Amino acid sequence: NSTPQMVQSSLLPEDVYTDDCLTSYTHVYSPDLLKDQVAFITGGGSGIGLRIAEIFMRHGCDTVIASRNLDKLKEAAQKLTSATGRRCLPLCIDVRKPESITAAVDETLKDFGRLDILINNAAGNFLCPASSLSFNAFKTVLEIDTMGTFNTSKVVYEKWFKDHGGNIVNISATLGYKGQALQVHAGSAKAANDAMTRHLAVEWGPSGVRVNTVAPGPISGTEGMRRLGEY
Ligand SMILES: CC/C=C\C/C=C\C/C=C\C/C=C\C/C=C\C/C=C\C=C\C(=O)SCCNC(=O)CCNC(=O)[C@H](O)C(C)(C)COP(=O)(O)OP(=O)(O)OC[C@H]1O[C@@H](n2cnc3c(N)ncnc32)[C@H](O)[C@@H]1OP(=O)(O)O
Ligand SMILES: NC(=O)C1=CN([C@@H]2O[C@H](COP(=O)(O)OP(=O)(O)OC[C@H]3O[C@@H](n4cnc5c(N)ncnc54)[C@H](OP(=O)(O)O)[C@@H]3O)[C@@H](O)[C@H]2O)C=CC1
Repeated sequence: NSTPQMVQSSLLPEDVYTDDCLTSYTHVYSPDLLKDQVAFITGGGSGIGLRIAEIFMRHGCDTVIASRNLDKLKEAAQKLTSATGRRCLPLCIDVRKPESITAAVDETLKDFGRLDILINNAAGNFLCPASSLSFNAFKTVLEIDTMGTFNTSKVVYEKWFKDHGGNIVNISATLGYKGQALQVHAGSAKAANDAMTRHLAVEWGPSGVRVNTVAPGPISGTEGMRRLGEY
């Protein structure tokens, strides 16, 4: 009958369930691996995106964390900068609104003068059987996960990567590999993203753009854990 919190205190690493920065960090790669590079991380104010920002910054990278809730982003940016000594710029975007992404990428380039890495991490998800899922609910998740990934990739490519090269990493999921109950919306969206990754890698490779995908293990973020607890 352990609650997630009880499990955490006894067994799990300190970064599970919290959006606090690590109290200590052992570099696996050179601490200068990403020195003075700039990463744009959608959904970087919480969960997996925040942890990616932290690890990048611990390796010398400056970051932009971008999502809808600016207060949350500002708080996260402060924590990240005080833990790592690197710059973190919080910017408000909705990945469903290309004009908000354009404004944020313009702001990034004005502030940092370059952009090296895009992490497409923002996503929306909930557990729901297909028969109860409204048409709008399915569409909403596709719009955030799939169209949001395309929108952000396209803006960053047109504004910077086309002429300078860069790296795009799409955060996926294993949901669609075999089928998973209650997840037709997210599994479909991530499967489309996996195909998008391959198409863009072929089209943009000649411009020096690498496009890859990573699928975290199940329930590795804080919001996913909270929702699993609620279900
Ligand atoms: C969140 C984690 C979910 C699942 C993982 C947890 C447990 C899994 C357990 C078993 C599965 C086993 C393995 C899974 C393996 C891995 C998990 C894989 C992926 C995990 C992915 C994530 O964690 S993604 C990040 C999750 N975080 C968020 O979603 C934060 C952002 N979320 C949101 O903003 C909202 O939740 C949103 C996605 C709904 C978007 O919000 P908004 O644009 O404001 O949209 P709304 O207007 O509120 O809603 C739009 C329509 O959607 C309907 N809706 C909303 N919530 C639900 C719900 N809970 N159930 C059913 N339908 C819902 C809403 O009613 C609207 O439709 P209408 O027809 O009414 O208009
Ligand atoms: N947690 C897990 O177990 C797994 C997660 N993943 C993937 O990892 C990634 C991160 O998930 P996780 O850390 O758990 O989730 P979180 O809920 O912590 O992070 C999702 C982030 O996306 C942002 N976001 C949501 N909608 C939008 C939008 N329309 N525009 C811009 N930003 C948005 C949210 O910020 P805000 O509310 O401020 O907009 C939030 O910071 C996702 O791609 C998810 O699918 C994959 C497999 C397993």
